[in-house]
Amino acid sequence: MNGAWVFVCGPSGAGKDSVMAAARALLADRADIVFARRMVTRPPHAGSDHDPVSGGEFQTLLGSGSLCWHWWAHGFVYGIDSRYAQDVLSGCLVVVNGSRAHVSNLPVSPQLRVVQISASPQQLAQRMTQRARDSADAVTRRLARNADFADIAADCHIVNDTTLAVAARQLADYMTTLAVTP
Ligand SMILES: Nc1ncnc2c1ncn2[C@@H]1O[C@H](COP(=O)(O)OP(=O)(O)O)[C@@H](O)[C@H]1O
Ligand SMILES: O=P(O)(O)OC[C@H]1O[C@H](OP(=O)(O)OP(=O)(O)O)[C@H](O)[C@@H]1O
Repeated sequence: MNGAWVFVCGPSGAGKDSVMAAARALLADRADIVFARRMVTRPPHAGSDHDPVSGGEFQTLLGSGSLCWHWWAHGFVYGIDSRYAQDVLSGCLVVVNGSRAHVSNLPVSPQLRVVQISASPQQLAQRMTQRARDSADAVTRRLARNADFADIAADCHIVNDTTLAVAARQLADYMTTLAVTP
């Protein structure tokens, strides 16, 4: 198997973090499928699975070449530790909760796959409200931002509009299929 990055993208509230966590549990016996942690310049919150870093810490990480990917969105900076690039070189599939804007600007490559997770606008709004991480204004801005990404090119599209288990199975199946694709 050749290593690759799998960027999981989609609107806020679609269920990226939740689907990835559930798929990770389904794939717990697969050492060749790695779920990357994200560093974000945002305080910790129960509704977000990331490693918080300060703006200063982020600059230091960036300056020392410790990040293999980074992007800006929603007033934050997001980064992925360079050690995951080594996993890809070793033949692993590394799954990243990524940004639609960032992925749209990357060159097409067999080492890069995009999974889009979506849900209805009503579900997005309801889930973001229920998660209670972002202010009402921020939720409105995040919903409005979706108009910019109506048509992102994805290798796999998961509509997370029923149970989490269904969507997680779809992501796990996509990953296991990809792992055997030459
Ligand atoms: N299939 C689902 N059914 C019901 N609630 C869901 C489902 N998927 C995710 N959620 C909930 O929606 C909220 C947003 O999910 P999250 O994984 O944080 O989305 P994202 O990372 O895409 O912003 C969370 O409260 C999560 O528990
Ligand atoms: O360019 P976009 O596709 O809009 O995405 C920008 C960033 O926002 C999301 O993370 P974040 O944890 O801030 O939000 P989310 O979990 O609500 O999607 C997503 O994972 C990206 O890292």
